[in-house]
Amino acid sequence: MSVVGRQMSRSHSTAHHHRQYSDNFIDASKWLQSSSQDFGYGSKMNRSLQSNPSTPPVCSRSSSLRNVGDGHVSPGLFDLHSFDTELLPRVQDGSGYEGYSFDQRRSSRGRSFDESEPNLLAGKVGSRSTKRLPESSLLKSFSGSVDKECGLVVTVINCSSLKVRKRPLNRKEMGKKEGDIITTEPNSNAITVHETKMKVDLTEYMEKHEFVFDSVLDEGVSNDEVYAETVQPVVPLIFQRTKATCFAYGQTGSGKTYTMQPLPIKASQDILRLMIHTYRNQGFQLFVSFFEIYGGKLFDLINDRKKLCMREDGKQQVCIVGLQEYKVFDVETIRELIERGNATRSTGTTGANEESSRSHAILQLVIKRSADGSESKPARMVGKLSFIDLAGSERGADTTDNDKQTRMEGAEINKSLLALKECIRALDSDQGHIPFRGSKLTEVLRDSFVGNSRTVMISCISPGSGSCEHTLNTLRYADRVKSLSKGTGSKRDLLSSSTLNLRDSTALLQTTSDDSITDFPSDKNMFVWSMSVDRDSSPPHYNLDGVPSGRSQSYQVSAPDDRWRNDAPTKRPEIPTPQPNNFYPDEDLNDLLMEEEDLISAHRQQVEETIDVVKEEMDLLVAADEPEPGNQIHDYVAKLNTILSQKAAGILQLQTRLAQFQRHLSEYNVIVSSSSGN
Ligand SMILES: Nc1ncnc2c1ncn2[C@@H]1O[C@H](COP(=O)(O)OP(=O)(O)OP(=O)(O)O)[C@@H](O)[C@H]1O
Repeated sequence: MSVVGRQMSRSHSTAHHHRQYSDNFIDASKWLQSSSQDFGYGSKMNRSLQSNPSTPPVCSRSSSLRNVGDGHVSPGLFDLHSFDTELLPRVQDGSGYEGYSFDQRRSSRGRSFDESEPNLLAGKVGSRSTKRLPESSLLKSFSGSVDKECGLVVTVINCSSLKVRKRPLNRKEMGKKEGDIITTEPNSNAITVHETKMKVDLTEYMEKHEFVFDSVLDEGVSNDEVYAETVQPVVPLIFQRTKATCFAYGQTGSGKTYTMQPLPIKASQDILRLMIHTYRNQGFQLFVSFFEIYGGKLFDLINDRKKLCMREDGKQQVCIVGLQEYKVFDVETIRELIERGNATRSTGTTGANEESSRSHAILQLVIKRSADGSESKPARMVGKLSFIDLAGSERGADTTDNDKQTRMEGAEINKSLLALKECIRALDSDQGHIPFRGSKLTEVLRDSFVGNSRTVMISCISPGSGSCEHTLNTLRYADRVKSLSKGTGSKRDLLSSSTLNLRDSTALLQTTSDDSITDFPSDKNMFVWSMSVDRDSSPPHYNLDGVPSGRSQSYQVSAPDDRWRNDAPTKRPEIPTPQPNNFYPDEDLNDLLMEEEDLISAHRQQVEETIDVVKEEMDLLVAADEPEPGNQIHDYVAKLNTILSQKAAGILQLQTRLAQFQRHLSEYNVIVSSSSGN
């Protein structure tokens, strides 16, 4: 698609532009939208048709109001969304939550600290403890490792949490009669993708791919609930010297921006609330900054797109020279700043999203405090919460009709998304080398990933059958990250886990409020806390059914109503015996290799079957002595040839992936043997 449909204009925006884009597995998003009482801003800006990617095009935006996420009218970026909001009519439940097929079971999720704080501070498990609330997002993977990249020893204590959010079918998908191919189970963290495939005899069958994540948020889950499941649990930690990062990834148009936009406002409400109540008179200050990375360059989104430079100081701390940080005291000001930033963000049009983010936008909420808690001395950073609205991505194959600039942007975006994935994978698997230098995005985020850090990844997926391949790619990537992280991924009942998580958060909050904040280093608290969530002793990447997460099963489509039924016997591989540290790097990698090898042999087998069928069919046609057997044979053979070449391409792709895995495995072995030599 050419870069058309860029629009906008907005009275008070001075400099703007827009861009859009595409990737292989992941994708990205944009910003702000409403929260329960609030705020819906956001806007992806269009870009003008400038060709220099380093000079983002100017855009403007519409100022009309739009009813956003939670049913509140808000100005801003989301006007643009109205062009591609083609979803089913919204059902308002009257509670202020948004949702499509809103599920009453969940109606108590998504409360803010307003409701929860008294309970938390009183040390009680409130009513929400019985719901799927604050999934403590902090799945263990508590690792101490060394970043050797710069010859510096850096402690890495990164906990990551993997969530999946499925959006409802949109009108476009319904217009194309695409079915919803994703099924979720109530109160479960499992998700299943039903892929339609074709046999060599051209009959259809379903392949079922099951994945298990920390939590699965289906189309009935509101933005409030998403906040409660993802960011809310980490908010108290930033008063404890933690740097937390939340980002969404997924196919373009899968809902990353929709998911990410409300989060910073909700988080700042809770931060301010904690500052006013729990940490009253302790000298904490809140600062906001908002910048974007576009074409490998940094621009200040709330300071007229001023170009910024990234530098590392002597301690390898990242500083963004020239970035304006605004000291804020109330949510209104934060909202205005974010809205201003969104208005100048780069967006454009991709094949899959008319208003796709073309830049990575990074909004940071920084808590500072001076050594003695007074305002007279310079304040130093205590903790930071970063929200990354990643640029949208499409696969190269989907971008053939994009213009040159869009494709160049796409390449840059893909590079940085890949680098981000690699860093998270390296952090979660305790690798000594974290490849931060892989892209500007990861360089900038370096200090959010080392030290006391938390990462919340939200995988956004589209439910339509037309997005099946993208959806599988997104989930497979998340599954890879998960399987390499320690001890995540067992299927479980979320009701009980939420209770536990809430208790963990409560304990932490109590500790923080009781402690004198003068003594920041809270490694002890962190450790106690992390140990308390380290409750899952089941092996990584196997659910309770013993089915490795992300593996597929095939079954025949018997009738439309039976579509999702799986009659095939469940493959039950042996569950490895849990090790004390609950981490199986070699087994994980070997498992991946085995998975890849299985796929390749499955494809080989299909090709062989196809050849047999071709031969049989030809024999039959000749034997039947049809009037014009030659033509029929010709057509049929052509059809089968097409299938053959598709299979051959599939094998080639899988072989390339296998080679990549083998390379990673040998690199990993080198690292392991060199560190065991030390
Ligand atoms: N959970 C949801 N409920 C309702 N509407 C949604 C949901 N998720 C996404 N949408 C709508 O789908 C459209 C695309 O979503 P969005 O712009 O967030 O995608 P994206 O992943 O950020 O795309 P890109 O990567 O191209 O920037 C928007 O109109 C948005 O309002």
